[in-house]
Amino acid sequence: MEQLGLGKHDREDPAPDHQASEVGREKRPKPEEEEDEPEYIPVAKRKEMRLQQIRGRASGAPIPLDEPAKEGGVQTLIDQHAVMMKQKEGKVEDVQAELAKEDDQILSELNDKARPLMSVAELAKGVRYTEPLKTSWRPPRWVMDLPEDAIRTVRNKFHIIVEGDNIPPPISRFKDFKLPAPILEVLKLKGIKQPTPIQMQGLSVALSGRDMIGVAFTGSGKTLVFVLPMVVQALEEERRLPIIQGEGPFGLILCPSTFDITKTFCDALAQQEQRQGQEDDEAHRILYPLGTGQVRCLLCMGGIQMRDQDDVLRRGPHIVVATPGRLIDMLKKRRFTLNFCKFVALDEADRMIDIRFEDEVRGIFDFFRHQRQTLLFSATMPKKVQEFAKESLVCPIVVNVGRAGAANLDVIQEVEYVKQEAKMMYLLNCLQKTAPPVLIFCENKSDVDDIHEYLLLKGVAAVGIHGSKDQSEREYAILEFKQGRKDVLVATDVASKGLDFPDIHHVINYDMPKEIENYVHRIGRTGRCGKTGVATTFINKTTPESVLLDLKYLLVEAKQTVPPVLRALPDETPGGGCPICGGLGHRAANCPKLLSQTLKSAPRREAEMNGTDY
Ligand SMILES: Nc1ncnc2c1ncn2[C@@H]1O[C@H](COP(=O)(O)OP(=O)(O)OP(=O)(O)O)[C@@H](O)[C@H]1O
Repeated sequence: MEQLGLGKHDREDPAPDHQASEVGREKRPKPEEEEDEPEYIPVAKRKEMRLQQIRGRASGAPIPLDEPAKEGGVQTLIDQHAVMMKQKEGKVEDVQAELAKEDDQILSELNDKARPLMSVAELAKGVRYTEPLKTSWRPPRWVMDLPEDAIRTVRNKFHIIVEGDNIPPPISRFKDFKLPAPILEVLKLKGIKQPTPIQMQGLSVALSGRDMIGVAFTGSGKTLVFVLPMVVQALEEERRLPIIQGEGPFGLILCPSTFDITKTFCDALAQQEQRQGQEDDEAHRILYPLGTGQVRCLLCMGGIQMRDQDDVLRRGPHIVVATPGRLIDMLKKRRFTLNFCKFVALDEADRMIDIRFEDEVRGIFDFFRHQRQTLLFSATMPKKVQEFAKESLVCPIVVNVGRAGAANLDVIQEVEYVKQEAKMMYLLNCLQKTAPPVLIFCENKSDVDDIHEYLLLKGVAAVGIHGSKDQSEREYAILEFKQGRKDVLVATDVASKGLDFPDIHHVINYDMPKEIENYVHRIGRTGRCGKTGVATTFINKTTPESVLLDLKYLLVEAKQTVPPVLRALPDETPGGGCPICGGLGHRAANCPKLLSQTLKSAPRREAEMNGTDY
């Protein structure tokens, strides 16, 4: 394998501090002159206090906002004592049950606040759809005739877990999904021969018209599970009654990175149509007297010139692939409507529908006029968030391949303790691990700039993206990296969201993200569809202990090497994982995601109450 071309003089080797045993616990002695001043409460401590308040609310105990936090995982000393006694008596299950109850309380409080995926009108009128939408698709007869045992064997073999009523069987060959020939050709051209487990089960569920929650690890092929049924159903609709100006879309995908693949399938169908037209295929015209058989696809995202897509807008798009913000903007301007939209797919759905339930996503559902088939996908959708999502769907089927939030097993995860000041130089060593392309993630924009500059100085072909770069800089960087002219892309999470980079060999986390879900999504940029990738994560004493615990248990679950610094952390796995973010190292009451949401929404709630802008 080709290595990055770094000169010998560049290979400084600041040894990472493997010896460090304490993570983030260093205390500065208090200078004497400060003694009479009011005690400074560090941000971490303040956050902890805030969490305790949330916990207090969840357990029903009214705690004033300025009351200091109580230590430990229970509310009062009496409770604490009771738990300790039970532990002493060996009633660990009781303690676990109590903690699980606490998780449930917090979650139900959150779910009460969240609004389901329905329009205001539907909610106001109490509209509840009870029957799934009908499609003409059926599994082949021989598949339908398979005994339950045979179906169960297939699911077991591929670790597919399903929940719901009347679940269609999994299908293990693309040709048995009765897909149009041009679609099968595209799959073949892309080297996609056999469906992955999520595709085997998910495609038959989605093609049958059923609402679905699909959870499978990053890179497992979820995209085709919503793109193929959407294209096929749009084609069928078009052939029955063509979409004309002012109509459409038929389907909506909230995930802009899937535009290219969706368009590839649409173009393949259009080309076949053209061929058939040229051959003056009489039989074809008799079969489909009305439809053109063309499926048009529109991309709506920031920075995209709608002028370039005028033709599609004028003729009516069948499928819109969008980011929520830009979509709302287009809907408000009435460039198109969702009056005919029957199909909606949300990728990374948990981020859109849980406590983070962004106003924009909720707003989109207000534009629907009819029942639609809803497909929700994610690599990280904890069980309890799935429960909430299910309430918004019609007789949904949940398809799980592996634990929600689990890391992709094709990624070799390496975690290294590197002192803050040594990180930049140590990057060069890390870049030697694999051939390019390499993706470096940072939490801060300034780090992106610093690393970018440093790598350029060291002769590494690197580009950088973050939220403060303008559109043309961003586009240039992405294109250079995608086309292989640059070896390294340095990015923040936000800037890289929704971008699809095939064949990344190595993901480097310059810092550990605050939420373990982000970590799972970041490292999931490599190791895609069966190929092995490497992920290196830098940690040090600035990394919060709670996320280190999540990381530790994630590594254990994925059978990866756990470095000594993580092994030294307390060994008390809290059971099935946090119901809010899926992290294995903490419970709901200590969830960093819950904390960041609470802190984020506090000013908004205050602004709403005061009637001021947020
Ligand atoms: N059945 C298949 N066989 C081989 N390759 C496939 C198959 N299905 C998809 N792929 C390829 O695998 C890669 C990952 O697929 P995809 O983007 O759908 O994963 P994903 O589960 O959506 O990941 P993420 O959660 O990160 O978005 C893509 O490059 C895709 O072309």
